[in-house]
Amino acid sequence: MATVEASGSDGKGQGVETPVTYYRLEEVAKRNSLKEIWLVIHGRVYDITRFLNEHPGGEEVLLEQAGADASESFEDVGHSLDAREMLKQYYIGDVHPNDLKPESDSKLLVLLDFPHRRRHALRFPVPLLLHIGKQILLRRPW
Ligand code: HEM
Repeated sequence: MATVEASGSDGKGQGVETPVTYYRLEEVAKRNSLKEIWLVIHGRVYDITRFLNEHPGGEEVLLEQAGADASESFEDVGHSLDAREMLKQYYIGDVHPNDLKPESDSKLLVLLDFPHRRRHALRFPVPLLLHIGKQILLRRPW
């Protein structure tokens, strides 16, 4: 049974409070049959029971992800913006903060961190190459 444990804001700074329902992953995992099917995409919980027959990609792929985190497979397919808009119709709440896995965001963090990593990757070899070059020049026999 889901419980309303916290509230969020509408993000417009107008202080309109929207209740958020949090679900534990073990609760989501139970909804894995044709009778009731939930899945998680990017920390949000969707009840897609009534969408099963309408999914353009077929119901089989959804059943494979039933009760689980489908973020990766959802992204792998490269769903359109329309498909992302459709998600809203099936949204029922968020994954409970205690069940959020940091690694689910790790791909994004790596992407965001890319320029930083690239700077470091370049910084190391340049002085090293200069040093090696200097050593070679100093030891040249001519
Ligand atoms: C509630 C979640 C989902 C929604 C609202 C949704 C919606 C859609 C829509 C609208 C399309 C048509 C193509 C597009 O507009 O991108 C589509 C295609 C497809 N979807 Fe989903 N989808 C969902 C979840 C998933 C998941 C979890 C998978 C897992 C693999 C999946 C696999 C596919 C596949 C294989 C296609 C066919 C792609 C193609 O023919 O090119 N979908 N989906």
